[in-house]
Amino acid sequence: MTTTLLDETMLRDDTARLRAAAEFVREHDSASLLPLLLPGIDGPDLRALAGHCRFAHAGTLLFPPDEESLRAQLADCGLAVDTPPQPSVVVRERLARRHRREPAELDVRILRPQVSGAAGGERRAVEIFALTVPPHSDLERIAAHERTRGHEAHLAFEVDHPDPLVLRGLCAILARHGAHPDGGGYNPHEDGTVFYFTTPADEACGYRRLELYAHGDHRDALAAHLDDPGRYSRPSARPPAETLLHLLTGAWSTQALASFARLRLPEAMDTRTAHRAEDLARRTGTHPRGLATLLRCLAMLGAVSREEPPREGFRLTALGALLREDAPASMRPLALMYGGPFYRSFGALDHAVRTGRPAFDHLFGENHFDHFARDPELADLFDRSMAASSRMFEPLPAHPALTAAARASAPATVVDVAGGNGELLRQVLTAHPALRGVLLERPHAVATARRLLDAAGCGTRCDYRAGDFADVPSGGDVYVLARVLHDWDDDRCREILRHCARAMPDHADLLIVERLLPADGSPSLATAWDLHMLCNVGGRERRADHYARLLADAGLHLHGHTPLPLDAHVLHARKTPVPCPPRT
Ligand SMILES: C[S@@+](CC[C@H](N)C(=O)[O-])C[C@H]1O[C@@H](n2cnc3c(N)ncnc32)[C@H](O)[C@@H]1O
Repeated sequence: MTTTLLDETMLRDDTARLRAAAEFVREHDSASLLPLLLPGIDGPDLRALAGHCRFAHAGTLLFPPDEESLRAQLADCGLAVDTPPQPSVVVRERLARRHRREPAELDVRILRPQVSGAAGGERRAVEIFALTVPPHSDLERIAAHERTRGHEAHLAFEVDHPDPLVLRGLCAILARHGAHPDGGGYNPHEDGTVFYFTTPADEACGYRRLELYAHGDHRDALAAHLDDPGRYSRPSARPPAETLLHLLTGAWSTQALASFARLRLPEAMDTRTAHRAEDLARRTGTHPRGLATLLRCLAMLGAVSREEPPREGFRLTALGALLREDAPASMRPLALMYGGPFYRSFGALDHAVRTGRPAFDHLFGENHFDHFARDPELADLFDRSMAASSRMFEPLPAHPALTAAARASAPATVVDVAGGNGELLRQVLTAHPALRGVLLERPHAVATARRLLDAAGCGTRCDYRAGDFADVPSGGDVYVLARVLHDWDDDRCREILRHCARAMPDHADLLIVERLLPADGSPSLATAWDLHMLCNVGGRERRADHYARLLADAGLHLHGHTPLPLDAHVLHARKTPVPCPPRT
């Protein structure tokens, strides 16, 4: 079987992930972990969880090409297994559902090499789910997706004496501290039941999923845990009328969160102390009963948690804290945007569906870019709301097109077309001191980007062009179009891509950041954004093959795409149909 350099790199990355998981298990115990996963938990809730749940393992999903490679990875990390691998049921089915495959096509095995705690006493394990991915098989796509998302990385706690009452009580405590049910299942091979949660974990923790593992068949408790439909996930087991009620009240959730942000309540609260609604009302100039009603609803949404006596009141959760203005990558601007101008235009969605033209333009009398550009406060809010999801750019500096440009002997230039507030260029230039940047934007946005790049110390390596897509500067080495094409219809996209193609030297790369509509209709945030684009912007989300056709019309070739955080992808295009040899 032939393996490529890329296969070997992936294998090394998987081994590094396995080693990190083993170290994590060695260094932590229940008492130190629970407050990391559930910030702010203490007192009786912490004692109840720590008393019933023992930290058992950190879980990770690996993609060895065969059994021999898996054995070598384990040996590399000093891990040994003394029991044969068991077939996985739960993770195999989760993967099958996520990737629309038949479970039988996915050979997922579970191994649990033991690891001793740092204090030497407690025996814990690393739980390895191994999906065999032979080189060049079509499972490589699944592996690439899962490696980026890390959906299956989790921390597991074993429930010592599980009974229905204990399990329901533990699930309730976890929910009270911001943990959301996220699947689970019964594995008859092991006679064990797992309950998965996503938690508001501290960044420092590195894990966001928690698993409660109970020996035995606890499918009754599991049924209650699983009955929780996400807005964009598949229909739940609830009766249809109940599901529909949940969906129809979605706009109330948007407004509850937006109102929370507009009234600056997150800034008035903190994640460690509970506030009584009356005290908070006095401090924020709100009505005590009105505020208590809002907070109870926000507790259901997970933005605050409701504390029982003696600390009665409401505490900000990690999710709610993202709405504070000073939070890193604050999502407050998005709350104001989705609960403000875009909320109003969604009220006129019928117009967009009837005519195919944006409801926003119909309501406000002009295109959203022009509308925001005329109002400095709205323009600033728009820039900040784009920055709220700039976490999707984090892996970009490591893209091979950028690392190759950074290694080139002559200084290379990255041209960010419609680069917004300059955040993407900031991340790229900070990671690669050898690169120069050019940012093309409309005049008001150039000023904002200049401030951001100057403040980051990259200003001296950056040029700015205030202009239009027709002014894409020539002579760059890597061109970037991030979240631009989805704003426009196909004809305008072809035009923009032709401007880029004209400016690009033959050796140049084009990186396009967008959300991709799934080819198979599986649930995705891109599908919701597609509707947002229709209603508010006049653009659309597209599938990868749709982008390939638009690129081809402009004389460019799509070379592939890789996933980014927040459901985004980076598409890589060039003028030549086959990759050029690296620049020297
Ligand atoms: C959705 S934002 C994306 C910004 C940035 N690339 C990012 O990902 O954060 C689209 C950008 O296109 C810019 N834009 C709109 N029309 C343009 C035009 N005719 N020429 C150049 N830029 C334009 C807007 O100012 C806006 O910043």
